[in-house]
Amino acid sequence: PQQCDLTGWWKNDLGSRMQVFKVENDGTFSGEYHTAVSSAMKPIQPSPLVGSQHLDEDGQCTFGFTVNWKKFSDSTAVFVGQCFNGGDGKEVLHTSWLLREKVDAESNDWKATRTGRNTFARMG
Ligand SMILES: O=C(CCCC[C@@H]1SC[C@@H]2NC(=O)N[C@@H]21)Nc1ccc([N+](=O)[O-])cc1
Repeated sequence: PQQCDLTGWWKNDLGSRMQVFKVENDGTFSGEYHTAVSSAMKPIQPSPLVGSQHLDEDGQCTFGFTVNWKKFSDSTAVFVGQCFNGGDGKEVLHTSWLLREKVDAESNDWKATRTGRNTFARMG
């Protein structure tokens, strides 16, 4: 089975785009995340991501990455997922995420984390 290499451009079901730069030999990678959506007031700048993927010999790799959103009230998203070879030979990433937004009081900590799922397909 084909080794899943995350390098390149991906687009998810929300229209967000992710560029993964080179994946190192130890599976670590970095890139940029261009979110199409935000509950913040201002438009979001592309933000850095860092992560790592398993490179076991049988492909179908699991991975995780963290996005730190820049240039406005700070928040962090972590994604975990797995790469699959869709039946049509196209690679797809199925992910779950946690989004932590900064809250101003500890008493609001309970409402600071959202969760969801995203599916990514290769662009182009
Ligand atoms: O909105 C943000 C940062 C952008 C989060 C985008 C999320 S990540 C999981 C999901 N998958 C995507 O492709 N995009 C969404 N931060 C934020 C939001 C609200 C406030 N706030 O103060 O209300 C502060 C920061």
